[in-house]
Formats: sequence, structure tokens, C-alpha cells
Amino acid sequence: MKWPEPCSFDVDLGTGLMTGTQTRYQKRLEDLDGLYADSTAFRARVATSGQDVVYDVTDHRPSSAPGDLITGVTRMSPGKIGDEYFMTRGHIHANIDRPELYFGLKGNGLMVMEAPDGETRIVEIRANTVCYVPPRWIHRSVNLGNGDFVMLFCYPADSGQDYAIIEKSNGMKLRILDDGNGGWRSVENPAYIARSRADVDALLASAGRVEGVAP
Ligand SMILES: O=P(O)(O)OC[C@H]1O[C@](O)(CO)[C@@H](O)[C@@H]1O
Ligand SMILES: [Fe+2]
Repeated sequence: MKWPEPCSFDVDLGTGLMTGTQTRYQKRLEDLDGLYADSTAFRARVATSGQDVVYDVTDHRPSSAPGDLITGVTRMSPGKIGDEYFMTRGHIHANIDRPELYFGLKGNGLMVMEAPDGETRIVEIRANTVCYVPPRWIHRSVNLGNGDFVMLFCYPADSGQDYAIIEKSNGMKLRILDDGNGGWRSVENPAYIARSRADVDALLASAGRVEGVAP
């Protein structure tokens, strides 16, 4: 194997992109069907602005070898669907025992986390906040601000992303809404389906057994 080259990248805080690497991940509003509670408000917005890029990710993936790191930047647009703030799709790492580190660069928002057994945590992030997402936690970012929310992230190169876990439970347990006073509140998602004990045990037992996960 050829060893990856040392390298550095600049982050353009104007565009929210890490320069010198290609965009790997871009989400338009129309790609996010089913994410938001208010499907009527979602459809209305998609009719006018479905093509808008609501978040994009530029990252550096030197390899997918265990022990290597993927480093990049996520830029999220501001906005709400109904009274629910814009968010990323969210996922758990396919290799469930892989963590992730985030560092706030611009704007403000939240990291919403959920353990397989349904425990939840919310961490506020603004410029210069470090947020550690431990192994095994589903994670999703939320933009609470009026402008872009930009974060650097870094995670093991063999993590992979599993999006189905959120779909199977009809969304994450918590939704983040405008509190009407310029702030936020979290509410329980009434459609949420808790994972069974057997599902949780199977998930946790899968640690270290997922191989060759394509990033
Ligand atoms: O993959 P999602 O849930 O759409 O969200 C994108 C964010 O998650 C990552 O996959 C990192 O785990 C980055 O690409 C970005 O921070
Ligand atoms: Fe992740």
C-alpha cells in the first residue's frame, strides 16, 4: 500500500468549504423527503426551493484503512420547515464503535445524539466549541442560526454511515423546534418507534464485525 501524503487544507469561512479537496456530499432540500415533521410545509417549500443546497460537505479521505482519518467541513444553510430547524439527515456509524469529533467554525447549532436504547443528549455548538460524539451514538446536526452553520469534523476512515437506523424508528426521538422567542426547544417525536431490546443487543454486538464499509 502507498502511504497517504501529509497535507493541509484551508477552510473558507465565506463559502463554508474546505478548499483543495472535492465536494463529496451535497444535499438539496428535495433530497430530504420524510425528514421533517410538517410534510405539508416541506412539500410547499420543495415546490419553490427544492433545488436549494441545504448542506454540503467537503472532506479529505486519504484511505479507508482502519486507523486512518476522514477530515472535512460541513456547511449547513439556515432555515426551518414549519417550526423545525434545518438539520442533516443523521446517521450512526456502520462500524458502530467509531466516534467522531466536531469543531464549530461559524454560526451556531446543535449536535443531537441518540443511543440505540433511546437515551438522548443535545450539545450546543458555536465557533470554537469542540463536540465529542462517542462510539454508538446516532448523530445529527441542527442549524439554529440566521446564517450558515459550519463545523469541522474528523472520524475514523472505516466508520461508514448507516442511515436506515433513523428511518426504521420513524425519525430520531427528539425534534428541534423554534421556541417562538428566538431560541429552541426539543420535543419528543410522536411517531418514534423505540428499538426492541433484541435489536439493541444485536446492534451493540455488531461492534468490530462490519468490514469493508465504503465511506
Ligand atoms: O451524513 P449526514 O447525516 O447526511 O450528515 C453529514 C455529516 O455527517 C458526516 O457524514 C460525518 O459523519 C459528514 O459528512 C457531515 O458532517
Ligand atoms: Fe458521523
